[in-house]
Amino acid sequence: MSRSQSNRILIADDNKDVLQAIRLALKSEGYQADCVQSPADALKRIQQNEYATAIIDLNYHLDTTSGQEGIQLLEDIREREPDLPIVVMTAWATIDVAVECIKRGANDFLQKPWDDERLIAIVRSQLRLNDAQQQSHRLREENRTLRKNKSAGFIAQSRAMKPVLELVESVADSDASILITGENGTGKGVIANLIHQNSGRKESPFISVNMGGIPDGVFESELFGHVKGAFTDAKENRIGRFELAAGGTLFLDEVANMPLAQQQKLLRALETREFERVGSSRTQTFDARLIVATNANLQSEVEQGRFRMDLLYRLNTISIHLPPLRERVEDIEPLATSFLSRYTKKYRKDDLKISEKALDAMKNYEWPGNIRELDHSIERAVLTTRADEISDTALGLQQSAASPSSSNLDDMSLEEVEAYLIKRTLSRCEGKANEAAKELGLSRSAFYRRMQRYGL
Ligand SMILES: Nc1ncnc2c1ncn2[C@@H]1O[C@H](COP(=O)(O)OP(=O)(O)OP(=O)(O)O)[C@@H](O)[C@H]1O
Repeated sequence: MSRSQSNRILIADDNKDVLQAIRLALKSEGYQADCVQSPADALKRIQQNEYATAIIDLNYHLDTTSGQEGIQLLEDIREREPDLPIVVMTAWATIDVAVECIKRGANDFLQKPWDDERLIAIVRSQLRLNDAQQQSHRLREENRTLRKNKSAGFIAQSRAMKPVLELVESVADSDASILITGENGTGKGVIANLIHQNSGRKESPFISVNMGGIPDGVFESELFGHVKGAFTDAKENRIGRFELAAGGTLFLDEVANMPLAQQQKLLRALETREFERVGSSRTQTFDARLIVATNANLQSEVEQGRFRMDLLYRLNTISIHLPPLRERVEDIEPLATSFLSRYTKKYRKDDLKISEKALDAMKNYEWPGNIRELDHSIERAVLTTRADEISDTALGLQQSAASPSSSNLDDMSLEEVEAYLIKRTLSRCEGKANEAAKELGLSRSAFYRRMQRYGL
């Protein structure tokens, strides 16, 4: 549960009567109060629960009035929970103490004896402020996370896509986990999004994570979040993808590329539907629809000991396979037209057309990088064409479709040769990036970086 949804308030004071009185005042307003009598207990509770606000006294022993214990507690709470609203109270309120507390991170100040109305007003305004803060924090994270939706409309007119669309329609509104398979660039991300948009969760976030590129060291923090101070670089609290996806859909792309140790951690969270931010002992419930995608054959990955069978069973309640673009030839022209219209607008080349010859070349091409490759090839052609028609050569397909002849190779730049080799290897490995990387002697992440660079 996020803080903004919590109505739980922590009160710390050594005096039982004070605790009881505040508890009752808050209860009458619908808040649940947890009372503690010492700073140590306050910190313990904060580790265990999600509070909306903490109201803390400054002095915890009858013979002290310096406020030092309270100020220390204030700092200790701030250290652990940078965003938690903290209201400080004391009977010895002076302007100096109040200023000191605010400087050290208190959000407001309440003087004893207090007036219930003022107490409630302070709590309400802190909650409102905190809600707004959390909301903007969440939005920032979401914006960072959501992939840029470049799609100029979803296109699937071919016969090969018909069963896919029917399946999407029939399963979208269930909560079942879905496994989407298909070569790179066939639109697995687009289909995952389409399922989300057609589900009851569409008003909540669609959060996408590329599981192929997460280094081991940050895996848990990326997925489950972390609390400030959990490790050296954890300068702030971080909301993980599991938490961001609350109420919505979590899309895990390239699941076959996760190392076994990461698979184990993911499986645990999916089985229990519970997780904790790194450095926190507070357990949160995972409430998202799960969609995963891969270009590998997970069954054979399991047989070769590279993918956990129990994880596969957890993920593949329903499987959807996306055919490669070369088996969806009827989709090539509408896709090309839609990309053309996007890029002619973007680069202000309104009258540009695609020549018949270029269309034929596209229909006869293998498209190892599928729709993504088509997209990039049209963008490149729009940018480089000076005439009013895109020619077949402007698409840059020849050197990647067939083997370049040696004279051809002489004319190519190092980058072009690299792109060619990557495409050819991908095509030979039926789009399986893992295998292609191995064949070329590249690490998984180095291979992905190059695929990205060449728009594959
Ligand atoms: N049916 C479609 N209509 C229009 N555009 C599409 C369609 N399918 C895919 N695209 C476009 O093709 C590109 C690749 O799609 P997407 O990223 O979903 O593929 P993918 O299979 O998830 O790729 P990868 O395996 O590399 O993650 C995107 O720019 C997407 O907008």
